[in-house]
Amino acid sequence: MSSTAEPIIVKQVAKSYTSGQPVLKNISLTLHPGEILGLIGPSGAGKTTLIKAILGMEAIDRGEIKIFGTTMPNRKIMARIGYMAQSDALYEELTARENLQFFGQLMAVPKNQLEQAIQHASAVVNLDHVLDRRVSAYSGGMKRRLSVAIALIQSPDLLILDEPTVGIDPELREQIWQELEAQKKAAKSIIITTHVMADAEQCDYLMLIRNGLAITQGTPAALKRQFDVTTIDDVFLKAGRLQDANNRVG
Ligand SMILES: Nc1ncnc2c1ncn2[C@@H]1O[C@H](COP(=O)(O)OP(=O)(O)OP(=O)(O)O)[C@@H](O)[C@H]1O
Repeated sequence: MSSTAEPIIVKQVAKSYTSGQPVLKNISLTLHPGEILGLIGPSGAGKTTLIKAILGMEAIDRGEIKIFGTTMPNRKIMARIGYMAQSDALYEELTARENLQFFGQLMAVPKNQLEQAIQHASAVVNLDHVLDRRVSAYSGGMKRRLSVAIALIQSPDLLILDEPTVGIDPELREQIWQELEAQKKAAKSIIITTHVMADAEQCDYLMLIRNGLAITQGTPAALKRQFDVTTIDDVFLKAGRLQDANNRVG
């Protein structure tokens, strides 16, 4: 049954955009229930493309992607996913509350639970006191936080967050992480992309993507041990140098 299947299985996925170079070369990953998986890598590495491929928003050239056992794209499965894109998809002329109401209804949150869901999601990102302000008057960071709240609104089984902590101050970042931990405890599964190394440290499992390839993966602790370094930044630097050296040899 799909409800018991792994939240995400990606097998040997490759993709090129029409014009050019392959963006994803041969990516495989599995997200287990109750796990927080972090995708890290330099700008242009292919993280967002992978996220969009997982969601069925970008066609792949090769490989297989399943969410809860179902090949994407699939509308029914989308209802179980809270997705936060890299660029905010908000209605600027509406208030934050109206945005949350709109997306809550779109995600079929039961009417009698919607107000409570809005309260909870907006409190997580500290916007509960400015819900009736128009989004056009929000700062960039506030818009990011509202996007996080929208992804949380239907209490999804799977959260897919593309750079959720960009422009968010450390205190609030901690608050968002507390919510992610709470979601995880409730057996929800989460995949995030991030450039913030503090985020990477808090993930259960990391995949480092560079030039469309997963150059290394493992738990943060195992990766630091493997590369004999103390930070994920250094893991990344060492793994990158290794990839370059291998390419020169090859
Ligand atoms: N729609 C598109 N058409 C053509 N090329 C694209 C398209 N979207 C992304 N690319 C290219 O694919 C590559 C990977 O982009 P992607 O957005 O997946 O990287 P990323 O790892 O998410 O980067 P960032 O951390 O900056 O968000 C880049 O070279 C980018 O220019």
